Amino acid sequence: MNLVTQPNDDSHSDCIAAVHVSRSFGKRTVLDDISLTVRKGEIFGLLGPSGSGKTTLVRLITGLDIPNGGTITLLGEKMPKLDILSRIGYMAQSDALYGELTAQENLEFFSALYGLRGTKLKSRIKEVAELVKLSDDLKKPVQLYSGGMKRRLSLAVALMHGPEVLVLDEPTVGIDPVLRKSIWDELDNLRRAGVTMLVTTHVMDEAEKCDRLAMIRDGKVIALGSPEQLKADSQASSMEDAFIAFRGGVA
Ligand SMILES: Nc1ncnc2c1ncn2[C@@H]1O[C@H](COP(=O)(O)OP(=O)(O)OP(=O)(O)O)[C@@H](O)[C@H]1O
Repeated sequence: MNLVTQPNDDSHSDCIAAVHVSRSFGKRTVLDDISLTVRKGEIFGLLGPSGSGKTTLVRLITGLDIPNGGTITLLGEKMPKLDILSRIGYMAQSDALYGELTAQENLEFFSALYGLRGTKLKSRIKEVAELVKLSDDLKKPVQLYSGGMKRRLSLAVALMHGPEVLVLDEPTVGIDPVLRKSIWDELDNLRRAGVTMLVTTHVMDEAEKCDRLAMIRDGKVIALGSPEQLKADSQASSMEDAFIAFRGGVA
């Protein structure tokens, strides 16, 4: 199954780079001198408690907001840049779906924005619905979907145009452990297909599944590395202990 449009240019091993990024709202500094890179083909996690600044950073990376300081580069282009949107898939924290439309109609509606139509659209819906295991529920109105099904449909919407980079803001929030596992299995499949992913989470066992991650606290990166590195560096046996050791758990 061809899940992803092949990149035009293979030269960027860094898909996303944030360099000295800061963002304030009024007098409140929400992101304070954030620097990190996401490499091509990896799942990179942003791990931090509620309010630590994850969504704010994701919005800057996708070009929905502009930093007060520093720069964001995505696929070699300085953000914000409208052209790049066709190469990324963004799944926001709350599902932006039309409840009165069926899942299929939602997929058709959002895909039209990317110019997908006709037989290409039909085959793409089939592929993506299989991937998120919604093939049997495509004709149901979304208002009859469970929370987990809506999350999976939002993931399907983000995947329709075969993005090279996926930015997923808490893709499993409010989802039971069984569905959570199946979404992570899907993310694994996408990684195998060559998709680069940036995933926010505050769940420690999800952080373990990332290739590398940044621990964020109060708008600052307090640690960055692979789960194994971070545990070794903090002499912790779990991600939770590592997070606490890096002062992530201390106010
Ligand atoms: N447009 C805005 N105006 C003012 N404050 C904002 C704005 N956007 C975000 N904030 C504040 O920035 C802080 C970080 O919010 P953000 O949503 O980035 O956190 P988060 O780590 O994604 O949290 P969660 O896990 O709960 O989604 C919060 O205190 C929030 O109230």
